[in-house]
Amino acid sequence: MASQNSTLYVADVRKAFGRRQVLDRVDFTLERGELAGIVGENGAGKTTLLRILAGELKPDHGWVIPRGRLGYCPQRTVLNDSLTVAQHLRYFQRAYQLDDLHRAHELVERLNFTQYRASRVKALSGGTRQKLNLVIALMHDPAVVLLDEPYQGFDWETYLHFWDLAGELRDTGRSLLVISHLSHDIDRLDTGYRLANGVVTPMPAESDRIGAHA
Ligand SMILES: Nc1ncnc2c1ncn2[C@@H]1O[C@H](COP(=O)(O)OP(=O)(O)OP(=O)(O)O)[C@@H](O)[C@H]1O
Repeated sequence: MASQNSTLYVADVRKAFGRRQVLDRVDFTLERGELAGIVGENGAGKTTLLRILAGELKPDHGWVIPRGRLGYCPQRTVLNDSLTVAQHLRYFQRAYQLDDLHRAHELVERLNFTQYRASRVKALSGGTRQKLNLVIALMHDPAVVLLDEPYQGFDWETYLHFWDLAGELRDTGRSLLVISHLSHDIDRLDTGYRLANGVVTPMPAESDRIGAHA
């Protein structure tokens, strides 16, 4: 059952696509100030699970109970090619009903793409699009952050900035769930889970951590 401190309670979540039972019985909780991650092979169901947690996809069965605002960074960027970075920020300012864009601009600086504020999305590189996708997930300071391979296309330095940022959010009491298929991300997490055969299980000891493809 959800503890006083839990910000996301997930119980007995199941999802099938046709005859393929992608999620069989998924249970876990995310605590306040926890940086958790889920790894799994391609096709294991990680994105399906995150879409359900974000409320984008309905499970066949089960409960997902978030406490506080959600931030969701989907694997595929949901951006409008003909709008600029600044226009996206203003659009989401209204959607999130934010008084100002202070936090958004701070994140843009942090991820080092201030110079693209006036650029249209269609002119951005994949990595810069992904940076914008991440800013949109974080600019309203959500209590629970769901991130689906959020650093795809990032160069190494930006990848490290991402993990610094994730650690800071955790240290200020936010809860984060990061989907990854990189086994070397596991050591950056407070809690690592593996999704396999439709079930989420805590990661075994370091010596047994094999199978997730780097
Ligand atoms: N909308 C859908 N309709 C039918 N099948 C789907 C749908 N979405 C996902 N699937 C199937 O569910 C399974 C899990 O897909 P999912 O994208 O969740 O895996 P994943 O672990 O995120 O994979 P990857 O690491 O490649 O991103 C796959 O077999 C996929 O083909």
